[in-house]
Amino acid sequence: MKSKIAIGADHAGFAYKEEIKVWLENKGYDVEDFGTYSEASADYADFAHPVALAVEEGRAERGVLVCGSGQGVSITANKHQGIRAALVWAPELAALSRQHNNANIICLPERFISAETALQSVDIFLNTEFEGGRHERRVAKISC
Ligand SMILES: O=C(CO)[C@H](O)[C@H](O)[C@H](O)COP(=O)(O)O
Repeated sequence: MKSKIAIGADHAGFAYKEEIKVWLENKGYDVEDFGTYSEASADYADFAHPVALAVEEGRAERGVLVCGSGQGVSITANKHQGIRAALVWAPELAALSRQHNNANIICLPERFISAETALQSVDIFLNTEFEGGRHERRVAKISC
C-alpha cells in the first residue's frame, strides 16, 4: 500500500474527485474521501477543512481538493498552519509546487482544466520531491 491521501471536493469538483479517487486506488494509494458525495450544491469549506486537518495532523501524507475554480478550496486549506495548498492548472505547476514550495495539498479547478490534466497533475504532485536548499529558507518564512 502506498501513502494515505485525503481527498475532497464540492459539487463543482465532484466528478473529478470521483475520477481521481478511483485512479489513486488503482495505483495502490490508501484514499480517505471527505466528500462531497453527490453533485448536489455544497459549500467547499465543508470539505477543504477536513482534508486540510487530516494532512495537518499527519493522518494523511498529502491532500487533493477540487472545486470549480480551485480558489475556494485553496483559500480555505491555507487557513491551516501546517498547510501549503497549491492551485494547479498545468502539470508544470504541480511539479513546481513540490520542488519549490513543498506543497502538501493540490487544488484543482474542475471547470477550467481537462480530466487528463487533472490526473497528470496529481501524478506529478505525488511523485515529485521538494528540492530544499534555498527553497527551504523561503518555505520556512511562510508561517507567521
Ligand atoms: O469554485 C468554487 C469556489 O472557488 C466553487 O466550486 C463554487 O462552485 C463556485 O463558487 C460557483 O458556485 P456555484 O454554486 O456552482 O455557482
